Amino acid sequence: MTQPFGARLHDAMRSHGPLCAGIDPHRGLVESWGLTYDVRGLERFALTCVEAFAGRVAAVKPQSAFFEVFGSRGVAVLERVLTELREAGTLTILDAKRGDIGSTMTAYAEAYLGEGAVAPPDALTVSPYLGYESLRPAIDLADRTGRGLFVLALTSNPEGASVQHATRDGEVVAASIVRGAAGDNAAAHGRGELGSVGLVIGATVGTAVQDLGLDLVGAATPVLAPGFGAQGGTVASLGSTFGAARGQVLAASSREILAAGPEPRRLVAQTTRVAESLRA
Ligand SMILES: O=C(O)c1cc(=O)[nH]c(=O)n1[C@@H]1O[C@H](COP(=O)(O)O)[C@@H](O)[C@H]1O
Repeated sequence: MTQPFGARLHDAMRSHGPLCAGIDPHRGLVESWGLTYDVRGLERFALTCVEAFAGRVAAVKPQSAFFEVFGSRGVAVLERVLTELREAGTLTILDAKRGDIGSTMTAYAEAYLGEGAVAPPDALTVSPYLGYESLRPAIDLADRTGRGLFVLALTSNPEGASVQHATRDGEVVAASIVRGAAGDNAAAHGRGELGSVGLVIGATVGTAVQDLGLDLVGAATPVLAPGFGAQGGTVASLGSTFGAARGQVLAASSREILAAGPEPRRLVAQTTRVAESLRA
């Protein structure tokens, strides 16, 4: 791999605008496309998305759960999605929110980020709520293979604050996650580049970034901001939520784009419209 993930994401955001299109084939959406909710419907849905998104957005984020529902055949569809997007030159972020202890985290890291991974994404979402350092095997392996991570910091669901806004030893939990990512991105920051350890901060968190004093610019973290579109995040709210760090933010949207299917032409038009709104 030629460049680290942070640099590749920076280039993709500059070329296509800061949009990450989600592939979330849940039952309601699949059926609204006139497809049956089975592996064949899943495959048709997911490959239509690949066709519409490849080459048009900075990154694509398939949500693993919606493929896992169908067992090994669903996972095979997910692997095909990741492989086809890689071949098309579009970055992938697998949303699997993995997080575990020691040897188990090492196995998750090898499964998704290792040299021998079957269909590796360019980056993986991970949960630091077993402790930021529990992610060390994934952080180190991603660094060696040029891949990236997005670590949950402030999630878009209302329940998240009960853990993420809590304070321990005088430090807010989310701030400790930002501090961890800043340490791992320090070398990239020194070169004036984005690091490869990103954060997930919902587009819907309002003033929490400022209220909790999170220094995202200093941490040189790419920020994945789900909740753009269907959950209420807007171009204006991205500006007020992220302030000086707005240029690091990759807005993620699933339902708002996917609702335009199944007609490929309409899906492409909606993808382009949302990407343009963010680029502007
Ligand atoms: O990690 C994520 O992507 C994520 C984190 C978060 O805080 N909130 C959140 O909604 N997500 C994911 O982002 C997607 C949101 O989809 P829409 O609300 O349809 O745009 C889903 O796949 C969620 O699992």
